[in-house]
Amino acid sequence: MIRFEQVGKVYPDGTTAVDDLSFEVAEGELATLVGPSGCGKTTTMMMVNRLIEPTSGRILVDGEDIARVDPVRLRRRIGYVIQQVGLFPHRTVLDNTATVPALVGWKKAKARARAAELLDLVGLDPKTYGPRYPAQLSGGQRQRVGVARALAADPPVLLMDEPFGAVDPVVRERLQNEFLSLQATVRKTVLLVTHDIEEAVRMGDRIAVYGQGRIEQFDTPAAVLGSPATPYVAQFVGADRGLKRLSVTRIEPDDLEEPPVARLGEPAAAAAARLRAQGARWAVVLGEHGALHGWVAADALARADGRDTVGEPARRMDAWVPVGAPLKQAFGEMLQHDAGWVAVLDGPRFLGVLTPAKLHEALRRSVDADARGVGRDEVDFDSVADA
Ligand SMILES: Nc1ncnc2c1ncn2[C@@H]1O[C@H](COP(=O)(O)OP(=O)(O)OP(=O)(O)O)[C@@H](O)[C@H]1O
Repeated sequence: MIRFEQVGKVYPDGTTAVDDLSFEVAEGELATLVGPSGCGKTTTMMMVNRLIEPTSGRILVDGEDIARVDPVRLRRRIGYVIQQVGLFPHRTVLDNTATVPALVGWKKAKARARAAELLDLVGLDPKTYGPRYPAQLSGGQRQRVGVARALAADPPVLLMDEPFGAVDPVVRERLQNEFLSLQATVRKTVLLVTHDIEEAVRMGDRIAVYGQGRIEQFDTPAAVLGSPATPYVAQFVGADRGLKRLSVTRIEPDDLEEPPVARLGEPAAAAAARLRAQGARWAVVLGEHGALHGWVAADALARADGRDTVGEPARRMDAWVPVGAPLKQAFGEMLQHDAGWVAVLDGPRFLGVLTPAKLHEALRRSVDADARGVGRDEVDFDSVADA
């Protein structure tokens, strides 16, 4: 856990970088610090590993006042990922990753084994990439090595300063997603600095929105988007925060419609009769083990030859998302496949479908669930419906 108690930093030239900061990041929580250039995010972060010393207040890590901890020892408990990555150019990727374990006195073989494990975890095959030098990697791969290196000694705390800043938007989104699934397993206490509100919203369990040298709001992404605490925050998160909410609202089983289902191998006539009885115009078609195959229209089933199975008139459908995915992903799938619905799966199991109407409802649910209650008129639903 990281706790700031009335922390201030005035640089020797008189610049007040941060003033009276008090907030707490819980164990296993990922907090993003977001704000415009020069607002004090990096200063905040670098005070945690004592690369910068505060001029007032104190910072506790796991209940311990870090001013009393030897900075070198402190830094070994805190992973640090920066935009330029800072890999040693003349060391292999494997040795770069093993740096901290080696520093804290692990035997070479153990440090390397751990490094290989970490490279694997961040999606780099240690056999292929371990022996390479940093210059022989892409920007995104270097960034992953940076994350692997920071995690290698299994520090409870991770500081990340614009960790995905140096790569193009597509790679960036992939790295963000990879990091999130990694974080779901390793559950570090993370402070992540970014100037990008989209990134802050996507990554953070909570977001600290910085004004000049102070935090204007520290809350969940849904609350920051739904009820900005100050006009400054409202302006910073942008007028399209209704749309941004799509990224933070997750699909729940209750959001789904359960359309009629037909099995790939069942006789078309039987399925046609069932749909007719239900007054349904189409059905989702499931293949082996309940896996999504596609859909079939009721009239296509009715026209099918007596010997046909559902498979003959069925059409393929690839628009699906896992349950728990953000609404934005479902919306993206609908647009990409030009579909009126997306299937929602739990592992391979078909749960139901999300339609635009249900998507809209889910968005309202998220607004209603907002602890502090948000006026509906504050969220621009029309821009969602029109988009
Ligand atoms: N060594 C220093 N001496 C004097 N002022 C400094 C020093 N380092 C930073 N500052 C100032 O402190 C303020 C906060 O800087 P900081 O780097 O923490 O901001 P930031 O939010 O991380 O900005 P950016 O997003 O541009 O990196 C800025 O006004 C900056 O100019």
